[in-house]
Amino acid sequence: MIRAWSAADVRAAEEPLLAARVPLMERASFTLATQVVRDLRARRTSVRGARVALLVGAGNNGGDALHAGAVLARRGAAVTAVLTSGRSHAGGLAALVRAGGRVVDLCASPQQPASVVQAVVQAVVQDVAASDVVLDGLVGIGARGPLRDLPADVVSGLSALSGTPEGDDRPLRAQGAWVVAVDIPSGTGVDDGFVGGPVLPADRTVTFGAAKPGLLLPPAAGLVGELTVVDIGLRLDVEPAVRRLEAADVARAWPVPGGADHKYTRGVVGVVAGTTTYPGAALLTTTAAVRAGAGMVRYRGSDDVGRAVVGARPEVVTAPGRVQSWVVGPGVPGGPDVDENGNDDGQRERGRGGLAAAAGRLGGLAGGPVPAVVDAGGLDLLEETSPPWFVLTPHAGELTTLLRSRGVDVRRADVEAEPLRWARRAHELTGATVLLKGGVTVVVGPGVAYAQADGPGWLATAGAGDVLAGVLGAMLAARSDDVVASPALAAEVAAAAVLVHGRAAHRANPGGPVAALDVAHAVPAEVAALVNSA
Ligand SMILES: NC(=O)C1=CN([C@@H]2O[C@H](COP(=O)(O)OP(=O)(O)OC[C@H]3O[C@@H](n4cnc5c(N)ncnc54)[C@H](O)[C@@H]3O)[C@@H](O)[C@H]2O)[C@@H](O)CC1
Ligand SMILES: Nc1ncnc2c1ncn2[C@@H]1O[C@H](COP(=O)(O)OP(=O)(O)O)[C@@H](O)[C@H]1O
Ligand SMILES: [K+]
Repeated sequence: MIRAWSAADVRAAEEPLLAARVPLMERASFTLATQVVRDLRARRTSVRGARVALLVGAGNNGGDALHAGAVLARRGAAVTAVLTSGRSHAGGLAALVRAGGRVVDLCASPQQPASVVQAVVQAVVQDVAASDVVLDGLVGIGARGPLRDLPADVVSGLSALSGTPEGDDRPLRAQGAWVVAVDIPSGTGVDDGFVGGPVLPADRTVTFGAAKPGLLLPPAAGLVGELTVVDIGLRLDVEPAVRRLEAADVARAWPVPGGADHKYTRGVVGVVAGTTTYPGAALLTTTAAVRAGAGMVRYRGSDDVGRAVVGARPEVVTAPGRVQSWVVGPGVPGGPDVDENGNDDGQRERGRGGLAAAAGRLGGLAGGPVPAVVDAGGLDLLEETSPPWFVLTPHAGELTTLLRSRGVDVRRADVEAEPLRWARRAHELTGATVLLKGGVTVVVGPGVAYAQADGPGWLATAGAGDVLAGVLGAMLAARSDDVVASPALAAEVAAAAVLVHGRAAHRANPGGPVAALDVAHAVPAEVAALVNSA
């Protein structure tokens, strides 16, 4: 698991070590330099003679870059530091100069007219782009807001370099330069991943002490490249702000059936999905639940669609009976669609019944509350509050509608700019666990947040969400009682489902397009690979 702590928590953990004069910056910068050496070698560039550019800001982040530059210069690299502030880290600067590094100070003549400064910036930008490696040490966890002043000018200049192919979001890659962000890509929100101005996208981010939330959260997460967390000896005793499950976490927790298991101990998934207008969602959701290892899948939607489901997947039953998790809503239209068709095959009523049973509001009938996945049209059926064992699975548009229906003035662009903030708001307003789908999927439950980046961009295809709902339904059914008993567990199970779903998409067709049903069919092999690696 990758755990991320806020800037304040990281600073608090640094304090006792700094008070004890532990050389944190030396540790951090030496490991940073070592990583750069490894990257250069992997790119078949020898360290001796390699051109290294350091983008240096006002704080200790620039100090890290300067000290790392000194290590590289001592090993024969041609290092140039570009100073963007009048007060660069003195110790780092002295070390770099001693090691034979070159310094270009953009603030050397503060009285120069802006046009001259801009011309100098342009020339420097060309030089930087011609480097083998660029270290972004403009700002770290001391950053406030989007980049401004010379740091912003330099990064904007690099982003606007001529020769960058249209639509390429990694301007320096086209020039052959490898960008390593020091601690964070400068300009990204350390705690929230917000991106409100220019950022130099990194090929690698070397972060110190612990990951920071912004490195895992969209939209900043897309600018991080490969993430390397360097242990500098910090002790973080508080709960992390954001977590990301890795394959080993899911492999360990997967409920592998034993000799004493039967279909009811493995879990029965009740599905209300699809209508005669959108029958595909029912097939995708039930297939995914079967493929993810449900003990049984009970289709409880309309009779017409049920016949099609059983025709395609004979494992599915349509009779009423015991259910250990509900999946309600895939392919069930929301409010306006129902009026237009005048008919939803009775799915909304059935969905309401399923949710009431899942919430334990049907008295003894349902045999106690069970977890539920509430997707698409099911989101319209929610009551004012829901238990945390309900996992809502909106995409950004559906989350916006959900929030607006509860009086929150928010637009889809706001949700996309700060997904964690708005997913958390929805969790607070509804009480449910909220899984906000996207390239990075964010899950928020009571006191916990996950950010999963497991699937390829190819997964953004119609029906992929229905497959996720089925996989998650099966996983919740397998741990039904535990999920109801421990409020934060639904979020962990949901994050695990996102991981399996995303990895199944990679497996379905590595590097190429995937169809939603292919993802469902790839789930068994993915689960086998995970549990066999545990
Ligand atoms: N405390 C320590 O000893 C350690 C700190 N480390 C490094 O130190 C960094 C934190 O250092 P600092 O606290 O000095 O903070 P920064 O290095 O993030 O620099 C903050 C300074 O940058 C400027 N600045 C802030 N926001 C800006 C913006 N939006 N645009 C342009 N300039 C801006 C301001 O002058 C501010 O004082 C970490 O990210 C890490 O890289 C590491 O060396 C590990 C040990
Ligand atoms: N850019 C992306 N990269 C990876 N996965 C994505 C991306 N965009 C969306 N996804 C995933 O694809 C799925 C789309 O689901 P959804 O929007 O509900 O579509 P549908 O309703 O058609 O099934 C979700 O699991 C989401 O996380
Ligand atoms: K940085």
